[in-house]
Amino acid sequence: MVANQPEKENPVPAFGLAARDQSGVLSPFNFSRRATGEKDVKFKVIYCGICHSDLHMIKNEWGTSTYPLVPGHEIVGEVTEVGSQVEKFKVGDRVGVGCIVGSCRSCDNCSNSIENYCPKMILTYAGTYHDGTVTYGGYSDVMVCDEHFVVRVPDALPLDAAAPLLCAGITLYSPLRYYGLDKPGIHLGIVGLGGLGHVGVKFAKAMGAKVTVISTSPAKKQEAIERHGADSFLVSRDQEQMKAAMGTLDGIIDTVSAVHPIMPLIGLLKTHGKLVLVGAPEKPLELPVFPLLMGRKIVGGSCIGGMKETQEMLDFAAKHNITADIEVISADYVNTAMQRLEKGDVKYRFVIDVAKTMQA
Ligand SMILES: NC(=O)c1ccc[n+]([C@@H]2O[C@H](COP(=O)([O-])OP(=O)(O)OC[C@H]3O[C@@H](n4cnc5c(N)ncnc54)[C@H](O)[C@@H]3O)[C@@H](O)[C@H]2O)c1
Ligand SMILES: [Zn+2]
Repeated sequence: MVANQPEKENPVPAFGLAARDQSGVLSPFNFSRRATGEKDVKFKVIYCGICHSDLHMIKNEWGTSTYPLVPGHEIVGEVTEVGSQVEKFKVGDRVGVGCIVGSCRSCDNCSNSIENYCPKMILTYAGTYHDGTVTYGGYSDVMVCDEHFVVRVPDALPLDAAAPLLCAGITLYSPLRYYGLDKPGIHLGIVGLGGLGHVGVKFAKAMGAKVTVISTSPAKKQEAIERHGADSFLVSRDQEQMKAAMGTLDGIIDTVSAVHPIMPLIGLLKTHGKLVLVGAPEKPLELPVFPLLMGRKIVGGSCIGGMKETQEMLDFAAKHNITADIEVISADYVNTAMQRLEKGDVKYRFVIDVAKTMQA
């Protein structure tokens, strides 16, 4: 087998930050990207958000990482070149790429615009592209991507605060729609007020839901209500509060990144209530069956969204003025940012200023 030579396997020089092993420490990395193909869009990366999945992945917490690993799937930038067959984009356009850069384009899921559930879906990083090369993410200066997996960032959205919508935004928007939790009058719970959770509150409010944030940190109450627009707040460790709220929610979206009990959450649901898991803890959760039977309740999951829905989400965000609350950082701060993210010390998403600070 030919040794993997990231710097030489493709013609376009690229520079980014890579983890080399499961210590997860990110360091400068020279690699390369393919030449712009007929259907490809090449763009200069301007900002990239830091998702908790990046943290799981640099440390190989899900057991699927390959190294060197360039994370980043909340990527926004400006188009610098398009292939001869590209129809949707031109040089200068503001674009984004999220968690996927490829799929088979012919299975039932792809035909139904849910490429995110295609068995051959190709992740933006630590995946294997059609040509056999490793995919590298957006903690890097340049991206080349098939136009089908590129979305347009509406002019009304600032690029930096829109970047997290490419993953966090669609991950909350899609289950709200699919599980019918997008209707006025719905009472929705959102568990975990982190990167995903805080944009979830904004989308759900814009759809007309009544939103209760459920969190372990009482300190987040004021911000949840005053800054993000939640209607109420429950401290999940407070037995009295949780008991008083039993049977009040139509649905819950659980964004928690670590193992936690779901029994108390199921108790908060009304009859026929739905608990949707989007957080991805590294170990399985315990599933109590009786509380589900008693009330015909549902536990489901959801993973990002398809390309059509991702564009729809961005257009919805532009219309309703929804962006993430961000802390913009320079590339050399990224290891500190990861440590802070691990402790939940971020309001509410780190975004790397790639254009200004990622230099070879
Ligand atoms: N399903 C998907 O498509 C999808 C997409 C993106 C991210 N994710 C996953 O969702 C999770 C959240 O991502 P994020 O970027 O919002 O992370 P984040 O770190 O910004 O937020 C996670 C939230 O969970 C809380 N939390 C952590 N441990 C907890 C515990 N033991 N009990 C209660 N609360 C706890 C934190 O305080 C924080 O508010 C991660 O596991 C990530 O990998 C899934
Ligand atoms: Zn993500």
